[in-house]
Amino acid sequence: MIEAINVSKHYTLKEKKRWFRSEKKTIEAVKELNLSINKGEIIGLLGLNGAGKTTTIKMLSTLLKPSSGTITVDGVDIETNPMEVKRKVNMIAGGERMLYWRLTGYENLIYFGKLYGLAGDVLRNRCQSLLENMGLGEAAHIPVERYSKGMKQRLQIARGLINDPTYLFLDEPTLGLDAPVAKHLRKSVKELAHQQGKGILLTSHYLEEVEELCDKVYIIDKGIMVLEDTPKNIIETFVKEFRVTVEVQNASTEQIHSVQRRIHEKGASFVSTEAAGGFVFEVISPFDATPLAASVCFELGLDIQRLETKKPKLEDAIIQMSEGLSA
Ligand SMILES: Nc1ncnc2c1ncn2[C@@H]1O[C@H](COP(=O)(O)OP(=O)(O)OP(=O)(O)O)[C@@H](O)[C@H]1O
Repeated sequence: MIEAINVSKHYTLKEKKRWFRSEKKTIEAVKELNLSINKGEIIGLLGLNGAGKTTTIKMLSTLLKPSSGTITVDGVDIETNPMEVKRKVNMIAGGERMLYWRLTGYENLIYFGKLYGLAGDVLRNRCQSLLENMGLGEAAHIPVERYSKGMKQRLQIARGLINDPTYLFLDEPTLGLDAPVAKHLRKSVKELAHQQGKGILLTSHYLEEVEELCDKVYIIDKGIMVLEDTPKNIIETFVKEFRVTVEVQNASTEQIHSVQRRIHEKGASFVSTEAAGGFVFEVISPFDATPLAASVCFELGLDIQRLETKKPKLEDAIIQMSEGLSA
């Protein structure tokens, strides 16, 4: 397990003032953060721009020293034994950073593997099998500058796996990728956690991705942890509005009035819109009104053409939550 206890990070900047004078300014990027990542688990780290996500990932992956607090990886303190920790962690960033474009995919992996002390047949075999697993077997000896975005991102994953880390940090892994490539990448992330037992920490601005992948989500705001829960619980806590759309055919005005009255009686709102050849209405309620809408139509003998429930999403919950934070 990776465990961060009361971890803070501040940056000190020199700000230029008039007449060649400068003043020191301290930015508290992360304040007394507590979090844990278990093996086999995918954790999401969310927050607005500047919330402190990258700083957190850099500290957890030994790239940055915390100003205070402790971080342990499987019980090993990252400050007292950074080399042992480095062997167990790796980071994959979205976009096209962290690769050498003039080198081939294979040469890139050989280079990064050597940084982890790998050599000889072990290194060569690992590079080859990672390239094949990522579907880059045939492109192994082509310079990276000729790779597509998706291929570069797959090579980034191979690079992040070169030391066979127990824990992986993914910073915006699907940034700028086409939908099918991003989908393939999400599948790989799930396999890494759920089949290979790696602990994964993920940051992403795509909340659908976070909802699909993450077992648990941490939300930070201005460096402070404000929430830790499963996506499902976050949605249930913050989304208090369900919407069901129903389309019926051959409904009389009287029948529609009856539907409206019954829906109001149950504490839900009713919004109607005329549609060509039918009648469409929306039920808005603090509970899932799908069974209510269906049973009311059924009792009144209405012919349902369409019944759609808008499932509340993590995105809706985060919007509700951030409105509360800024209020
Ligand atoms: N090297 C640095 N020197 C000074 N301040 C920094 C440095 N890196 C980050 N900061 C500041 O620390 C705060 C947190 O930044 P950080 O990059 O960790 O946030 P983030 O949540 O990753 O943001 P984004 O989503 O925009 O990448 C911001 O106010 C940022 O300006």
